[in-house]
Amino acid sequence: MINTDSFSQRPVFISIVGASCSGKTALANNIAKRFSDHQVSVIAEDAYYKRQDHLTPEERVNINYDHPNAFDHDLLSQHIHQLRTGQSIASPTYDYVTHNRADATIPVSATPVIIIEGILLYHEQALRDLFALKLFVDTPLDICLARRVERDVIERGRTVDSVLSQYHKTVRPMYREFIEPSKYYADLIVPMGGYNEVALGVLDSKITQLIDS
Ligand SMILES: Nc1ncnc2c1ncn2[C@@H]1O[C@H](COP(=O)(O)OP(=O)(O)O)[C@@H](O)[C@H]1O
Ligand SMILES: Nc1ccn([C@@H]2O[C@H](COP(=O)(O)O)[C@@H](O)[C@H]2O)c(=O)n1
Repeated sequence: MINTDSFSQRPVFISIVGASCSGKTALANNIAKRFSDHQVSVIAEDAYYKRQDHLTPEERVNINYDHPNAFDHDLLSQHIHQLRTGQSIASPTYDYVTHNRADATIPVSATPVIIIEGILLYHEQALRDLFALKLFVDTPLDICLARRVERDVIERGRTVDSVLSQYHKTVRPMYREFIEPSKYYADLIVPMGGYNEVALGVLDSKITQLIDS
């Protein structure tokens, strides 16, 4: 448990990277649940996909969303710097159905711990260097794909054919080219993701130690 009464330091930034559907969001939320309300905030890198207002819906479907160029990492870095200095941010939100940034924003305040989860957070050194603890969720790709088919059809308005076609065209190749090699930069590798109780216990202690240091 974090003692927020004595909290006057900068937030501790923790990153979680891994394949799509490896369990990054589940891990972030399960870490947050082990602390009290208002102690941990979770930000999704997906919220920082670039705006695509200038493209038609058909053109947006064909973007490579697993390439580093798809993200507005400058805005994400700017927001991290604002949070470091105690300022709140208005985090963007993303609409996977229209393949574009949504109009709504979510206020995020400078809580003691801020977790940022996403597929390509370790691509640029400048961004990597902002994290005090870098995690990588290592889940077999066949499990990730099975989860992704289910999730994208139910939650993201896709057909099974479109999920599989995108998987072969960009998701898997970009994982091999950019995401898997970035495991090298992680401080800790979490096998199987968000429901790994042993890993959650270890992370709980490490995060508490980071806050107290
Ligand atoms: N350990 C797990 N066992 C079973 N299903 C899981 C597990 N971890 C995540 N999921 C499910 O897989 C899907 C993707 O998980 P999520 O944490 O959102 O992945 P990511 O953020 O890496 O894309 C969700 O439907 C989630 O409920
Ligand atoms: N319009 C979009 C934007 C992104 N994606 C896919 O999302 C994946 C990353 O999010 P996770 O929650 O799964 O980590 C990424 O693999 C993109 O392909 C999309 O399908 N459509």
